[in-house]
Amino acid sequence: MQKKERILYESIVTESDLGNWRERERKTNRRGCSCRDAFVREKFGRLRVMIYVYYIYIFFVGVAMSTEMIPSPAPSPASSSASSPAPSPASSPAPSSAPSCSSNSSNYELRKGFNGLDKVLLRDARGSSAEVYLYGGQVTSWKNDQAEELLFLSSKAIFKPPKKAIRGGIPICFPQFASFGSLDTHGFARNRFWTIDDNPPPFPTNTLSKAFVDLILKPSEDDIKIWPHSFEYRLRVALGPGGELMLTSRVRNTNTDGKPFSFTFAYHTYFSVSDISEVRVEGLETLDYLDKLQGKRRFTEQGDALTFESEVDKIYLSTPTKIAILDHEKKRTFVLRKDGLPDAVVWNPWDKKAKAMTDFGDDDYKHMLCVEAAAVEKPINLKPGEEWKGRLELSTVPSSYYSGQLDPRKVVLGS
Ligand SMILES: O=P(O)(O)OC[C@H]1O[C@@H](O)[C@H](O)[C@@H](O)[C@@H]1O
Repeated sequence: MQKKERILYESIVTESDLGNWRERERKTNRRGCSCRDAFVREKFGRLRVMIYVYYIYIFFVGVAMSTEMIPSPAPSPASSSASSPAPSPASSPAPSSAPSCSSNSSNYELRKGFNGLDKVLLRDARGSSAEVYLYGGQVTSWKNDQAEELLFLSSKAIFKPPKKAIRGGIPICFPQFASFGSLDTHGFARNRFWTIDDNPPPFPTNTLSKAFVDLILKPSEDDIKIWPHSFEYRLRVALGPGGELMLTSRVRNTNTDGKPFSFTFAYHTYFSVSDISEVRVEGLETLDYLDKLQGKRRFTEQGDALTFESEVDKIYLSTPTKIAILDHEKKRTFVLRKDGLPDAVVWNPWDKKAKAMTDFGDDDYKHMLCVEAAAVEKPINLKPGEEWKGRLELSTVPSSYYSGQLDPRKVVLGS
C-alpha cells in the first residue's frame, strides 16, 4: 500500500473495524490485502453515503432559514378587512395594495385601514397579530393565536385626523397626560402622523421575533409653537415569541438651545373584557392614588383587589412593575409588565359618560377597562442629548393558571 493510502486507511479504520476485519478473515479463510481492501472500500462507501446525507441536511436547513427571512405573503384585501378592528366605525377600509416590507431584519406589512389611513400589520409565526396606525402611532388591534381580539376598539371610533384620536387600542399620551399641563388633553402625539423608521439606532433589548416595526415622531413647526421643544420620539411595537405585545418608547431631547424639557406620559391601553362587573385588578391594592373624580385628591386604596361597579378614574402612584387584570368570565388574565413608568391609571367612564362621548357606544363601557402604564406624578426631565425609555409588555394567561388569584402579593413579587 502507498504511504498516503496507508495514512488514509489508518485514519478511517477504527479498533472495532480491525476486530471485524479479523473476524471476516477468520470466517472466509482469506488473509492479506484483498480482504482488507474490500473492507475499507465498504467503509468508504458508507462514509460517502453519510457525507451525501449530511449535504442534503445542510441544504434543507439553508432553505428553511431563508424561507423564514422572507415576509409572509400579504393576504388579499378581503382578509385584510377581516383582520381589521372588529367594530365597524363610520367608514370602511380602503382597498389595500398590501406591500410587505422587510428591513433591518423586521417584517411587517403596510396596509390601508379605515378612511384610507396607513396601518402596519405584524404577524408572528404562531398566528398572533397586531395592527398599528401611523396616525397616532397607535396600536388598534392585538390578537392571540386563536385570532381573538384582546384590545378594545370603540364601535364608534372615528378615524378622522387630525382632531380626534382613535378611541381604543393603545393611544400614546405625550408630552402630557390628561390635563396635567397647558396642552390639549393627553398631548398631541396621538393626533399626529408618525413615520416608519427603517433605520433606528440599535435597540439594547432585541427580541428573537421579526414581527416588529419602528416608528418615529418629530415635532412640526406648529407643534413647536404649542410645546417649544425639539425631540425625537421612537416607538417600537413588537410581538414577542409567545404572542406578547411589546411597546418600547425612546424620547430624546434634541433641543439645540441647551434647554431641558419635562413631560408626562401614558400608554392609554384599552383592554377588551367580557363584562366589567366580572373583572378584577391585582397589584394596586393598598397603594396611594390621585382620584380624578375628586379633584385629584390623594387617597390610599383599602385592602382588596379592585373591582368595578361605577365610574373610575384614578392614578395609582409608584406601582409595582407587574399588574394583572383578571377576566373571570373569559377565564383569561392579562399580565401587564412595565419599566420606566412608575404610575398606573385605571379608567372606566361607566354609563353616563359613555353616553356623552360621541365616539363611544352606549354599552361599550361594559366591555373595556383602561389600565395605563404611566409617568404622571413625577414628570420625566430630559437635558439636551438625554434619552428616556419606557417599556410596556402585555401577555395573557388562563386565569386558572394564575396564582395571583389566591395570593395577590404574588402578582407583585413574580418576575
Ligand atoms: O377622552 P380622552 O381624552 O381620550 O380621555 C379619556 C380618559 O383618559 C383617562 O386616562 C383619563 O384619566 C380620563 O380622565 C379621561 O377621561
